[in-house]
Amino acid sequence: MSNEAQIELVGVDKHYGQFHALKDISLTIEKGAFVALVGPSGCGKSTLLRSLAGLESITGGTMKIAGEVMNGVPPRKRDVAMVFQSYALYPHMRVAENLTYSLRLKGTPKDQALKAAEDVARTTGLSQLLGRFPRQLSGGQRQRVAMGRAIIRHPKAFLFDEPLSNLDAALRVHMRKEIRALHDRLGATSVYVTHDQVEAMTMADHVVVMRDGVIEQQGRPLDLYDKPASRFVAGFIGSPAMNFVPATVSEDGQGIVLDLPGASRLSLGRSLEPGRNVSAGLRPEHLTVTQTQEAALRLPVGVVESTGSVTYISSDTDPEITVVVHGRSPLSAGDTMGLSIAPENIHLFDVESDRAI
Ligand SMILES: Nc1ncnc2c1ncn2[C@@H]1O[C@H](COP(=O)(O)OP(=O)(O)OP(=O)(O)O)[C@@H](O)[C@H]1O
Repeated sequence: MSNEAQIELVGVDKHYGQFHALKDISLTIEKGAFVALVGPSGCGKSTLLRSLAGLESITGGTMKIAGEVMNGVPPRKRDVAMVFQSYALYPHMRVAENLTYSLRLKGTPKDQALKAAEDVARTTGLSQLLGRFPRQLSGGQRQRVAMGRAIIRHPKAFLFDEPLSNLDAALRVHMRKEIRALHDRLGATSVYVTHDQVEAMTMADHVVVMRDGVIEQQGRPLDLYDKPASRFVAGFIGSPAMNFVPATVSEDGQGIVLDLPGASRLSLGRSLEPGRNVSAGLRPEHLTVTQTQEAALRLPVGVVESTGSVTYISSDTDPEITVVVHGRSPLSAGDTMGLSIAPENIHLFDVESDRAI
């Protein structure tokens, strides 16, 4: 299909003057894949997306779309469609005209363009809104027009730059399902930039985590969650974020253990040299509140926050440890909570390199 494309980046560099925004990025995006680029503000994800669109020129490496080298090719000749956070609709044009604008620029006859707009409007749920101006639409409807405008061009790839950032939380959840369903229906390659790891995890087949202009780790969403390669990825993927506790590997009569602050001790269930200082990563959802006598960790309770369905309990310690409990908890500030964790759920990171051990 013409709207599927493999995207291939090899050793891509981008400098803004002295500033090195993308550092030796190599990435292959399979035909029809939905790939999310995530990372904290300033990590280079928008620069990478804009470079794919041709809105930024790269300063090194090779960028291919559908096997063709794109270095130096202007945006309009790349056959990719970008969907922006700001929607970028023409305010003085009705929805139908916004949708058909690119076709009319190409010289498509009016009746054909209108027919295409009606088809796309059906796909995106805009059929009743073709006669409205953007100011007469809700945020979600505007975002659908922006997507419709991309779809009508049958591009080789869709490039999304934080398209849901302007929407409220409930609409974001709804629209992310819609975008993913559209992607599945169209079978096109999609590259989706977001700083929201939940959005990335729920929408994408493949997640690329960026940091300071490099790819820190990439893989299937749950593989990143299960096997983060570094403390950075471990802290970025998963919500609430993983707890990190300084620890020392030790040995007791039973085997290898981790000594944590406050004379707490966890069985490790794997061999590691005693005496080594590490950072232990404990996910809030992997910690279980138990009877204090049996618990490996006993911590003073700081803050208890309940949403009804889950309760977040934070310890009054430094570093703070957060636990997620299903439903409600009888604990309150000042109590002592006992915690345990299965050895296989303990992540360990090197204190120097931050890499997973
Ligand atoms: N035109 C520019 N000139 C100089 N530096 C720039 C330019 N555009 C971006 N940068 C810098 O490049 C880095 C990467 O920017 P980029 O917009 O790609 O980040 P991002 O990961 O998308 O962040 P955000 O989530 O905040 O949009 C940032 O440090 C930014 O300040």
